[in-house]
Amino acid sequence: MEQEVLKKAEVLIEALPYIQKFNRKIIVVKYGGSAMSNEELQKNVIKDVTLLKLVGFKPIIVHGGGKEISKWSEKVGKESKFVNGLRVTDQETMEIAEMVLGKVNKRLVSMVQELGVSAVGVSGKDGGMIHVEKKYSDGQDIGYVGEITDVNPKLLYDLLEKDFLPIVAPIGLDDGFKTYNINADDAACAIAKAVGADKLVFLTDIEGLYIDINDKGSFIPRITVSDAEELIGSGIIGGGMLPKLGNCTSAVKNGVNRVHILDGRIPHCLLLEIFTNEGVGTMILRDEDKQLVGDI
Ligand SMILES: Nc1ncnc2c1ncn2[C@@H]1O[C@H](COP(=O)(O)OP(=O)(O)O)[C@@H](O)[C@H]1O
Ligand SMILES: CC(=O)N[C@@H](CCC(=O)OP(=O)(O)O)C(=O)O
Repeated sequence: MEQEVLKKAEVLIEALPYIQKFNRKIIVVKYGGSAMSNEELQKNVIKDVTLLKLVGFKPIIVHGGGKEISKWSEKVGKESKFVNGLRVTDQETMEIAEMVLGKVNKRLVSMVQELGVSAVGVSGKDGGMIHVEKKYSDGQDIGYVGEITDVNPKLLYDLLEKDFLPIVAPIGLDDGFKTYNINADDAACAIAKAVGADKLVFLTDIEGLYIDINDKGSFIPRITVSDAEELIGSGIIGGGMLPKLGNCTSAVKNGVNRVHILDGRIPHCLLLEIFTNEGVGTMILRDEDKQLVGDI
């Protein structure tokens, strides 16, 4: 019994330098994909982010909800089509996506509120936050899919300053104030860069980055931007990991200190990454930080 209590104290002591280091620092958490599918996991993620807020960090959640958009599209008899991982978004699909992302956004707000922290749910339209232009995929017209051209962080700064936890849905406006659907990874990366986040964390459905996805021994716990870019160029990385890794390197090159790809299926992976010496998942860091030990 005494041993157990001591262990708990040790865990808290281990967390101390991390709490000090990240005090008042902005951490952007991209939450979506399969990591969002299960209610129990959702509760754990929200608990973790809320705890980060309560110990003095400034988290921002940027969420996806692609699976739910597909589910609701199917309910109205619309088949979901993707080109290079991006949803082909006609006018009707845009309306469905906006409704569904709004619903997901407010569900996350309720969950945070329930834990005693004040959250504000917005989309990239609010406060003129996310400005886009129409995106083409390999020259192909994919409808109302937005390429982010600019992020105005003022609303986020104001919310953080007033101690709210911002929760952002990946929707933006173009020059003509038309609504666009944005890949949530792109939105999280652009927001992390614009607010000068110290950390950007992608919660996904795999342990992290592998050189060869079929070889568990090829797991990469940490990688520099140059090495990651080499991997991207090599053509080994596939699926959704390819644009995700591109967003990771872009964030680090634009001032985000550390980017992490974590397995959102592992309960409390966020806490394990941030508060323990070992860390979990894959960390992407600047070339000059290659020799640094740990995450401090
Ligand atoms: N080398 C690789 N390492 C890790 N994951 C990879 C790799 N190559 C392809 N993938 C795929 O990328 C997926 C994660 O990207 P994605 O599906 O876009 O995530 P999410 O929807 O959670 O944002 C993994 O489930 C995996 O199947
Ligand atoms: C243009 C585009 O593809 N937008 C995405 C937005 C949601 C998203 O990215 O959700 P996940 O992170 O859960 O996949 C979509 O419509 O599915």
